[in-house]
Amino acid sequence: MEDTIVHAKSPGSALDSTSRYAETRSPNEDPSLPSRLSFVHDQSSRPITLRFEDLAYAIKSQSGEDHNHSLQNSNSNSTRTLLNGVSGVVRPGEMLAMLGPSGSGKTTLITALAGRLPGKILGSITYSGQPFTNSIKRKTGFVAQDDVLYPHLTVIETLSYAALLRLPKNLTREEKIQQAEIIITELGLTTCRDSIVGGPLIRGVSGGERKRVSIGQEMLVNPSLLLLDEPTSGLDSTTALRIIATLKGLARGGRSVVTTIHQPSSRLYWMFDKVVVLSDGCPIYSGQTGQVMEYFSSIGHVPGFNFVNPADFLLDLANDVSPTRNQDEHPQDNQRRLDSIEDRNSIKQFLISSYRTNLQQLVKDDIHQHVYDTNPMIQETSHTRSKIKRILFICWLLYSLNSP
Ligand SMILES: Nc1ncnc2c1ncn2[C@@H]1O[C@H](COP(=O)(O)OP(=O)(O)OP(=O)(O)O)[C@@H](O)[C@H]1O
Repeated sequence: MEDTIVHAKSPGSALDSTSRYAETRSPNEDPSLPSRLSFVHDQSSRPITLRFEDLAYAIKSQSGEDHNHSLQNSNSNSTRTLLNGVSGVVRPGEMLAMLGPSGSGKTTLITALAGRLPGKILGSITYSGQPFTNSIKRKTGFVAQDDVLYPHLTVIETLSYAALLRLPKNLTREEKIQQAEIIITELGLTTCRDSIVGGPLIRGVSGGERKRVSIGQEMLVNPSLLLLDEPTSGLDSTTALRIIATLKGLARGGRSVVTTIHQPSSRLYWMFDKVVVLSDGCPIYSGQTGQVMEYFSSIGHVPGFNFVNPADFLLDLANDVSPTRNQDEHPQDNQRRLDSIEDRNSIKQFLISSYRTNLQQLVKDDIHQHVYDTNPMIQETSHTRSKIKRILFICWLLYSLNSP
């Protein structure tokens, strides 16, 4: 098990809006995982800032559905709320993880952000200030949990056809196929390069390999916004780390990356810049990954151990289980406390209301802050351009004043 040391910081400072967005890079970032994709370190020329605010989504539920979920059925007996008051922002250069227990609404949220959720979504989702349009769709890559691939094509055929169909016309056929080959190496698909992809009725590559082919298809087109539902499920930890490192490379090149993720190791967790934690469709945290422990300790939830994977800690909390343990408490008493439905519901209610009281407004302030709309390198370029413009204007003014 990979663990990381939790450095307790002063309670309350997580709520300080000026410090919240200070750079908090992972202590475990692994620069030894370089990417060979030719575009990975290129700048995205069309950066997208994704903002979502107060998202709420409900579906009509069948009568007789589980009514123990009081939160989910709070509106009426015939509707079920899948998302409630979810907000966040992902800027170019950032990678955001959505964490939460199974059924907490991660897929619903990422599908909404990809513009593919049917029905009415309350709240707002904007892409650099614009609504979802065909142009945004072209700049967005979406890897669904259940991917659709042609079962009879081999891995190299699938990626080569995708490259030939989707890469720009200014690349030659050979260059496009070379990109497909690079993707195969990058995603560790060399051994199954010539195997058929397969499907429910035809045996083909493994589930994890299929997932990597789907990711590769979207990576090929170099999207400005990349949304992935469970890109690491079914993968061993080294492959998972490699995929997330590749996604991080894409983000660092000025793209915005959002992914749902199940049970990441602490090493994976620290590779993300931001995290949204959902419990029954409600956020209990949205913000920088590096400030999670600080925030929860400020509201009285400190892990019972000195060494803890923050993702495990968050999933325990989102599952209504407080991993907080009194030093003197007997393990059996602790288990009894965790099993108590009353305690568990009150933990969930407390975390949801704490988010609303302490974090919601800060998240909204961050959403409406426009200073980080482009990545630093792009900002630098535009600063240089405006400086040149100013100098030219002064030269022109001096010339006009001096000319007869
Ligand atoms: N169309 C639908 N009809 C009925 N229930 C739905 C529908 N879509 C989602 N749900 C329910 O909404 C809840 C959230 O689903 P969602 O797939 O978003 O969860 P998740 O966090 O992605 O779960 P997992 O990690 O298991 O994939 C689940 O309880 C699911 O059963």
